Amino acid sequence: MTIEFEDGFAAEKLFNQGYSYTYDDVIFLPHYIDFPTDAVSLSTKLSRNISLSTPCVSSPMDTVTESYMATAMAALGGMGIIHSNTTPPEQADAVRSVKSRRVPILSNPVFKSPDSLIVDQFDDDSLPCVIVTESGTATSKVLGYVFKSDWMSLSDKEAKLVDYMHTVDSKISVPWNYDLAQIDAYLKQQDHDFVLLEKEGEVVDVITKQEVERVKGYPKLGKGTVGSDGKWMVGAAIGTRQSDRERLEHLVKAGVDVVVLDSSQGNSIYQIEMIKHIKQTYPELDVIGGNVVTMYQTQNLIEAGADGLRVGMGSGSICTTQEVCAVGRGQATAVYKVSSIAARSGVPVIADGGISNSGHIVKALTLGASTVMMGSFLAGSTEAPGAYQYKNGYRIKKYRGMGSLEAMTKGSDQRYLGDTAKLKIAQGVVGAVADKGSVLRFIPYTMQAVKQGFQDLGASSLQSAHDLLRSKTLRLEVRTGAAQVEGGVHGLISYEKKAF
Ligand SMILES: NC(=O)C1=CN([C@@H]2O[C@H](COP(=O)(O)OP(=O)(O)OC[C@H]3O[C@@H](n4cnc5c(N)ncnc54)[C@H](O)[C@@H]3O)[C@@H](O)[C@H]2O)C=CC1
Ligand SMILES: O=c1[nH]c(=O)c2[nH+]cn([C@@H]3O[C@H](COP(=O)(O)O)[C@@H](O)[C@H]3O)c2[nH]1
Ligand SMILES: [K+]
Repeated sequence: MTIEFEDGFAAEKLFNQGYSYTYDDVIFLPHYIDFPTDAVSLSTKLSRNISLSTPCVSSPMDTVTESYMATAMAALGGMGIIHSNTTPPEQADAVRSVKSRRVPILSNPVFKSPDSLIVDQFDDDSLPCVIVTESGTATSKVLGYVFKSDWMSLSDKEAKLVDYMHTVDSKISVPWNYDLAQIDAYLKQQDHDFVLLEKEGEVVDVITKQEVERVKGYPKLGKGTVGSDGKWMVGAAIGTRQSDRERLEHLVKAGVDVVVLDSSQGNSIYQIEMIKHIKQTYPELDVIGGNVVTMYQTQNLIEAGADGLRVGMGSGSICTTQEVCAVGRGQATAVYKVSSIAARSGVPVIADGGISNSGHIVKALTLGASTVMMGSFLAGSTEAPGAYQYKNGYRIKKYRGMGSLEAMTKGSDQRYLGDTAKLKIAQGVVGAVADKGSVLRFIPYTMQAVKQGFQDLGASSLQSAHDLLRSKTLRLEVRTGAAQVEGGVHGLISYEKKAF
């Protein structure tokens, strides 16, 4: 006997009532489980031609994604988008750096000639050692090395490197594309403390035993996001100015796999012309347009040729766009609306901004997105740019909006060069986030939590979640203020929140 009843709302009905809902406003009703958590696959598409095994993308912000973050995201099966708040050659170098290794470790070694002195260079916390080569560049013969500890214990800081460096008498390099297991085996076999990664006669990086041990302690990595060239895939952000066409040339030469047109309001004549230019000049290159939050914006960018779309206006943790400009949309509504149109053309959607827990990721992916893009969620990690600082007893990293006055002023005034006569208005803030450790550790745990959410919904893949959404099998409700309080921890005098 089948009983006819109606419980909860279909997304189509819920999101057509004139409210702008964000992730916390809505809740899914659980469905039926007939598979284990491990049967859930989160593999997905970033854009028409790029597949990922993990639906995570790091945001093109100068406190989130440079080469270190991008290598880690690729190693996790996601993707990093290198920010454009640098000169075009610097941004292209960051792309090359990602493509010149197959381990999520990056020590950015400094090269010196035998006659040089190191004055204070080791003050920078991130520099573990200096490599001494014949000419002092990465492309000449390696003669020796000096560790930070060697230099720190030196009484005469004016001594030449040649006088106290460790000389290299045997080969201490491996090919650039060795993976972690191969490097580990080599270090053990040779009993070395470190090894150089070498590519076409150039030292690309120094990998220490300590770093290999650190990464081995994290959840096991899969194959990662590797392109047909056998290299890690990486994206880069560009703008829509004339000068960005030149920037794009640098990036394409460096081997960039996808470009993201980085704008708060993507539905503009500038972006449409840029998409057309890219599709005409580099037909093989995927281009992601955005940001968009409405069906109309979506339709325009898809017609122009976008291979993927980035969704979110004002939803980011550092964003003030909705306050300053009075435009934007609640992120849950935006993701649902944009995805429902984009799906008709098979264009994948990136839910960008507003992610602060695994539940938000489940909501974004179930409401139609194919990936999530994160800023604040990643900015406190080991792999984010910048050094840790201490503030009020917390270990923190700086995190700032790309539309903050500080970010706009930093070098990247190019974006606004033509507008020097105009008054500059910030649409973002400068802040800080807490230390979260390595993304190599917390992203796998976060993805496990997302898989549990999918299991509760009865969805074993992103496609099946989207099918449940569109067939109206997936039911939702809006949470009242009290329901949101109830859904969180409440009624305790104190507690510690530890997810894994
Ligand atoms: N997702 C979000 O809610 C927001 C994100 N942001 C971030 O801040 C950064 C800056 O964003 P936007 O200010 O939107 O950058 P944008 O480069 O799109 O726009 C800056 C200004 O330049 C103008 N412009 C762009 N191309 C032009 C061309 N070819 N000719 C003449 N004028 C042109 C735009 O109309 C706008 O007035 C980006 O990284 C963006 O992701 C900023 C605000 C909101
Ligand atoms: O209004 C804004 N002013 C800004 O200065 C700004 N900078 C970044 N973004 C956007 O925020 C996203 C990251 O958001 P989360 O920290 O919430 O992940 C990013 O991915 C961007 O879409 C900005 N939005
Ligand atoms: K905001």
